[in-house]
Amino acid sequence: MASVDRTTLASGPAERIILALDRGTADEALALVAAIPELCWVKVGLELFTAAGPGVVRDLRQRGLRVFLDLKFHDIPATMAGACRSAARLGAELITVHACAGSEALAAAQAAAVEGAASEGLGSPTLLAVTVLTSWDPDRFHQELAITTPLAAYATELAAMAAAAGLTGAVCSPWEVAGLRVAHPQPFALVTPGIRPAGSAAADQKRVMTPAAAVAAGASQLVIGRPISGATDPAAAFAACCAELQGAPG
Ligand SMILES: O=c1ccn([C@@H]2O[C@H](COP(=O)(O)O)[C@@H](O)[C@H]2O)c(=O)[nH]1
Repeated sequence: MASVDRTTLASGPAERIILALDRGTADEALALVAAIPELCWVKVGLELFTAAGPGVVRDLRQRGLRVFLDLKFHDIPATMAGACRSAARLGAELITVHACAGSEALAAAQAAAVEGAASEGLGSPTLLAVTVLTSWDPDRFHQELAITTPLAAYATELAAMAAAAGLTGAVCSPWEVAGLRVAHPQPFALVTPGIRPAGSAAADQKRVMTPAAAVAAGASQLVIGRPISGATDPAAAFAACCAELQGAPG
């Protein structure tokens, strides 16, 4: 196990970057985090959690990392509540739920997460309401989902509903973050995936921005995966993202 005190190493820009560990095995994920000692936050998503199970969250926490559990729960209220209670008991500090599940489910999830964390003597996690996935191209979003509300307005409505249900954060693309920040000042968390340093491939992401531009627009934290994890030198790629954020406001 890496004997690195990440709480003293990680400060400023490093705390704003959440590395997406989209890996097939726990060993691969742990090797990646070991290569980046300044790393503070990691995101465990569907791929890694399905392959490795909850033990990987405990392993990452044992290494001093803060965990964003991004399983994007979307179900009936009782199931959402149970899932969020379990996620909070694991020690995840950020947990995603789909805003589309509705206010009753979001409120139940929020209450259960607080209760689950308290039962383990942990601080309450922040539930993040996923608004509109960053992989949606606006035209396809309207055509395929038959939603006529402009995408940004739709995201605004979902975030407002989540906030009214008691959530204190949302996931949105960097394109919507400035508008959402007006409606939801700090400390409301606005976490943005769809981050692409200049010159990196967008791949399946459609609504993207550079790290500096996303923070300038109002993002509190950035999720970055492939531009770092797929780099020849992930530590250097992480350091370059941190350098880009040096001196950023907020
Ligand atoms: O709207 C969303 C919500 C979540 N994600 C997740 O973020 C990372 C992004 O990875 P990249 O490699 O930087 O594209 C990934 O784990 C997604 O599941 C998102 O992209 N968009």
